[in-house]
Amino acid sequence: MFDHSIKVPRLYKTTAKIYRQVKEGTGSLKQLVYEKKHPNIKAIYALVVEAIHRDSELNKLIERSEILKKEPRFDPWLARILITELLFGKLKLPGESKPIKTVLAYEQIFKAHNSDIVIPKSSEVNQVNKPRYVRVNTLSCTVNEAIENFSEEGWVLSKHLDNKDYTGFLEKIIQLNEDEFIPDIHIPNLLIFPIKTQFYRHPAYKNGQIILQDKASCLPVHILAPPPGSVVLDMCAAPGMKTTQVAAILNDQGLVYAVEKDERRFKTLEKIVESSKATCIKCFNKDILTCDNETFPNVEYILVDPSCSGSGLTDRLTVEEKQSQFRLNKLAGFQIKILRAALTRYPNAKRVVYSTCSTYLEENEDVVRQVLETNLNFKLVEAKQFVNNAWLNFGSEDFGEMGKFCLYAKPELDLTNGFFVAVFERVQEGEENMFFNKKNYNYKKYEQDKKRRGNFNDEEYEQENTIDDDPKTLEEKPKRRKKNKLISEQEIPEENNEERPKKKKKNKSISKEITEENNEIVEYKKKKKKKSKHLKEEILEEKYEVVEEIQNEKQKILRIKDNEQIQETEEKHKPKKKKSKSVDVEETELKDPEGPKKKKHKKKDKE
Ligand SMILES: C[S@@+](CC[C@H](N)C(=O)[O-])C[C@H]1O[C@@H](n2cnc3c(N)ncnc32)[C@H](O)[C@@H]1O
Repeated sequence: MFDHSIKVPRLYKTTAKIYRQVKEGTGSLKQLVYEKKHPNIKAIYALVVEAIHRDSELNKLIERSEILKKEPRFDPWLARILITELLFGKLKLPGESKPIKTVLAYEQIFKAHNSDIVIPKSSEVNQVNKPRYVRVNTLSCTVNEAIENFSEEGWVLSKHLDNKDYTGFLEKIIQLNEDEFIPDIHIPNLLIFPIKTQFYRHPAYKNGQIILQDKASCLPVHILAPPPGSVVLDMCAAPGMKTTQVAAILNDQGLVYAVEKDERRFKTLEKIVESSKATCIKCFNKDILTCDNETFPNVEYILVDPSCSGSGLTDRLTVEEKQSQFRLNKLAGFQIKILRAALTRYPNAKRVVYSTCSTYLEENEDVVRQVLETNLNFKLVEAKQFVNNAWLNFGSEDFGEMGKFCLYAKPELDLTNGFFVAVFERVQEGEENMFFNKKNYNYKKYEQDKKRRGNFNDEEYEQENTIDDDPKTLEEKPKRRKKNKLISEQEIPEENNEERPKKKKKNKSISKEITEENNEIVEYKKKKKKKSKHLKEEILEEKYEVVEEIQNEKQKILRIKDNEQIQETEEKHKPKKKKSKSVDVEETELKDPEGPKKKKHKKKDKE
């Protein structure tokens, strides 16, 4: 029996109402959530966004479970919100109200039905339905030219005129039609396309006119904002996404020192710089910690985008295991050292931007705190002023005022990778670093939390911080270094992630290819037993899945060919009969496994 006096929590009632109005087009999410000043704005916003994202999964769940047929008086909007919370949100529902008990009663049914529908909660697997971000390489073509070209291909330009209305803008992105694209309101050369749009075969991508770069990864350079003619130092440059963005902002006027320590990644950097057509970039295969003003004179703007845990990356192929405190301390030690070098070794530096694709305070606010504590020459400035003062996520309140100055991009709200950005500027006469010598913030809570978390051990912390503060020691321990390979060091430019390996061996017979690929797969599967979780192996896994798929296709083609031969033989006995139409079709498929070509102006690569 239900106790009807128990009400469903207000949060869900309000969210369901807003969700209905948004879906029925009677109000914008921003107006509804923000202007009516609901308490718990963030939770409502996140839940509505998640429900909108999960539209098709929710439809299937509701249809298969028949919950609304069996419970005809159940408000369908509330049902959808509660199911979203239970399956993709908090994974639980509070209280004893009738709607909540009803949804809970169906939990097992949903789970039974959803194994082929439901993917885990987005924030848990770091996979968010991100739109496709396309940065126009303005050294190759103007934004207007790019927009014209896309329009000619059938894409419809959408616009959002109010640059301060960030939430309204996010809502527009979520609701982009499949043929629509929209310019970003923060990054001037960034265009946004619907989720899963792919461009890796697009001529503009191939000829370097567009670069596939996540919006969050564009923020640091946008905020660094060096004017044309400046001297810029990119301390950790490979693969070069931000280096080439700097060159574009400079309009190729000035000088960019792009420094990369890793030899292999340095080669990638050189390639990407070359394809960008920038001439103002000079690449150096060096350890930035061995460099200073003599190595790179007159540097005015510095980008510090060091190796990090990469916990904010949404394109990770697996759920990353929780980082150990030990490893985070080690990374933080290195990050502090590199940021300190930026703030102390270049006397002409005016602005320094520190960024990571990590969501851990240890690599973000706490690095900023430790560096600021001891620096009299630089101050932290508010990052939000560089994004039209229209932003949603900032640093942790555990760091007091300091946290508010920093900026986060959060996958579930900003629809980007997770990113952190802090901006430093040289103090002018009469100014001071307000956070010098532990002033103006209290991070005791953070320290307490840190100690409470898992495997924290003070001794280990001390030891690791002193040894690994110097990254040279990492090199002296090759085995451990390999084990702890930093994910973001393996960052592959996004465009490469898209490319699926496909082999072209025109002159070999198909069956020979199959045998070779079979051997590769058998070899690989042997290795796979070792269950390594490293990214490279995961990429290999994808590759071999694709190879297996191709192989299946080829076997199909062989079967078809066999059939053709049989048919041909049969046809010999039926003179004058026309060649079978299906053979023509299959021959086309053989030439072009993607099937017939689309119209010239509708060349949209979609997954
Ligand atoms: C997060 S990635 C940089 C991504 C790059 N900024 C981009 O947008 O494409 C960090 C890079 O710093 C490099 N690195 C690490 N330590 C370094 C050092 N001491 N000197 C120079 N580069 C270093 C790593 O090899 C890695 O390529």
